[in-house]
Amino acid sequence: MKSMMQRMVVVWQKGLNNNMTCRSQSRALNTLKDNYSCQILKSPPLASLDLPDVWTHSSTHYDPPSTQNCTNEQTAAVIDGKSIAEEIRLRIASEVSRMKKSIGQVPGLAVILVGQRKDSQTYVRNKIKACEEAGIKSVMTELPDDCTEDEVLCALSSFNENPSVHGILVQLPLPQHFNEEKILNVVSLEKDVDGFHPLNMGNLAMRGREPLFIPCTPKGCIELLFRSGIEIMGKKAVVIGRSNIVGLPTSLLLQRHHATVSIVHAFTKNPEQITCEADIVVTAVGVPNLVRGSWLKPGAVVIDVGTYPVEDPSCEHGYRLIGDVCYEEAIRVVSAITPVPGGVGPMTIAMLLFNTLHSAKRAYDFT
Ligand SMILES: Nc1nc2c(c(=O)[nH]1)N[C@@H](CN(C=O)c1ccc(C(=O)N[C@@H](CCC(=O)O)C(=O)O)cc1)CN2
Repeated sequence: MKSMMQRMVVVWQKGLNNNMTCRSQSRALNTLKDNYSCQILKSPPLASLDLPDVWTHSSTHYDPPSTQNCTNEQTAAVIDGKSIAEEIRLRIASEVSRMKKSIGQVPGLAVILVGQRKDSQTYVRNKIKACEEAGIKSVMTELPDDCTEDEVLCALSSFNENPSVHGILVQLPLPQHFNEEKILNVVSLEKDVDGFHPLNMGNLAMRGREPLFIPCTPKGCIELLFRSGIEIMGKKAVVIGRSNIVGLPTSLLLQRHHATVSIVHAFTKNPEQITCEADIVVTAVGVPNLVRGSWLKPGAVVIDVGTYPVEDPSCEHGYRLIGDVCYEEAIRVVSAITPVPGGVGPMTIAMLLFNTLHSAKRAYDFT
């Protein structure tokens, strides 16, 4: 696993020395977000975003490249995902309490954890604690590394049939011998709070379709942009990484929000040149400090999903997390950035609670 990561770093670094041309083309277009200010989330439902592709003169208007220079000062606002997530979780808790008072039911989340990965154990523990704090009931099935696929499928079927379970998730990654596709296909579409079922993902990809759930981390990224007052429509966005969990659905979601999206991955030639044209950069590869200050357009917005543990005896647990972005360089170039930790991570859990509440509301027809 580690040597694979090292190989990836080498592949990624190949592009570092290429020359680049920074260009910007941005359009300030109004979004629908103000209409949704009384909802838990500020981002609107996808169906309300569907617009016909009508090309007009202004669509083809060219803005000259930005002349803004880099300074040695911090220019970036830090997007505080931890406090935004806390605010969302409080609103979810109050909705759960309203639901309980009104119909005597609360949302239920079921988690399946296979194996002994320390990071997965931490994430699952945090998810269950967050459920507790919001008044959401949670159940967990823990299975050993060497369990069979049938055991996982059996746990899934029982949660699929349990009416008090409204959300089901299988913590990823699964141990190598599992067929992840086969397992995720079995999660009931109506309880797929991770949004990883191929039908939910397919509906996210298709115009005019509404997935029942949007994957938590991508949804968290969009919510951070909305709550920070950052326009998506008409912007150039670059998503670095194309994983099924983050990169791919984030690129689809940004597209649904009318950004012009490029995807940069390990085989992309000149990733720096492509990235430095972006108004919005979302990076999710887990390669520490991949994105240098020189990759970023002055004034861009950076959402750093990467988390990579590095040894640090001065930290409480002996390690600290660093992101995909070279933070010290980026804060001197960009207009806003998420920190690691405390940026996107806490939003992933807040969105999971949101999806679980949403699922329970749908199941009980509770508005
Ligand atoms: N079934 C799923 N598996 C995985 C998902 C997912 O959404 N569904 N995403 C990631 C892991 N993940 C949730 O499962 C997750 C990652 C990070 C955080 C988080 O809060 N990070 C904190 C730091 C926490 C720490 O100190 O370790 C932060 O960035 O501030 C929450 C959830 C892969 N698997």
